[in-house]
Amino acid sequence: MIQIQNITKKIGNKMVLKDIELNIEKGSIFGLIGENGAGKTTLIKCLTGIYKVDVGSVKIDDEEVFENNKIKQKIGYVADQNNYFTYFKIEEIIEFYKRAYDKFSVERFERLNDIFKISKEKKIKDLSKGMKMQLSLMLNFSINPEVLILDEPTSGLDAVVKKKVIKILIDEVADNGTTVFISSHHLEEIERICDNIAIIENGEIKYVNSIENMKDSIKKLQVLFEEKAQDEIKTWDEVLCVESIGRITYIIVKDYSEELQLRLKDKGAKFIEEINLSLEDIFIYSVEEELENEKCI
Ligand SMILES: Nc1ncnc2c1ncn2[C@@H]1O[C@H](COP(=O)(O)OP(=O)(O)OP(=O)(O)O)[C@@H](O)[C@H]1O
Repeated sequence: MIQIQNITKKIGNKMVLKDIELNIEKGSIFGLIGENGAGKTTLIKCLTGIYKVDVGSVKIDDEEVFENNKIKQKIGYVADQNNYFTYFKIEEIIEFYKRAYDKFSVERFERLNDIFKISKEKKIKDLSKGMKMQLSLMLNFSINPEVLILDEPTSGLDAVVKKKVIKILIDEVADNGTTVFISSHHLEEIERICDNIAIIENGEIKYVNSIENMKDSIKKLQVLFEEKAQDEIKTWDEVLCVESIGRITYIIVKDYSEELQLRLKDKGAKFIEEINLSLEDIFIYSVEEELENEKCI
């Protein structure tokens, strides 16, 4: 459905995106995570056709997105900052959307506004940050998008509204088969709703996987060795980090297998317990590994 093929984007002198390749299946929810300044918003702006890429291509349904109004009709885009015409009333913005998007449904907007309850008489300048985000979500759900691209959609929302937004999003995918691309720093949320995730670091995709496979392959092991853990372990390819606290050694591994378990036993492991990691743990370990670029023991 969405094909991002080897894209590169430079802003000023900075190479912000480097050779990014991602494929997103129709009807799936894809999460993009990364540190501040990693390149998430820039990638999203290439995906929505706001930025022209320098190299590579961004396609939806096999058609280039940039300067393609037919494709842009299918895309809902909720930006991290919503700068609508400040002096317009919400009802005027709705009129604008009706003209701009063929499939905009006022009924859908009304149904959503039964949940969020924002007066259409209000001017944009009188809305709070969270209310502007709610408005942007309602408008973009109402265009009946085939692809919904969300940049930090729950930032600035209170816990109750956040829960409502997540429910609407999940229903949207289930009922209409919408494809969702979402960037967020709320990793618990991403872990709960996404089918697949990518980690972007310094403009490069460092890791792509399904949430299920990622959680199956990256594990924390709690190991009791007969004697002290051997330094050699940290040189193994699968080992991301080794940390000893008292007699217990904690080892973060990727591609955990029975063969690795046997190798650890060979090195004197008497007891090995697998601990599942959350996406947040995995993200922190992956960033720390990159920063330290060495494995501690
Ligand atoms: N218009 C711009 N002019 C100059 N540099 C820019 C511009 N937009 C982005 N950058 C730079 O590109 C890099 C990536 O920025 P981007 O906004 O894509 O990051 P991000 O991952 O969305 O960050 P955050 O999580 O903080 O929102 C940063 O180093 C940023 O300074």
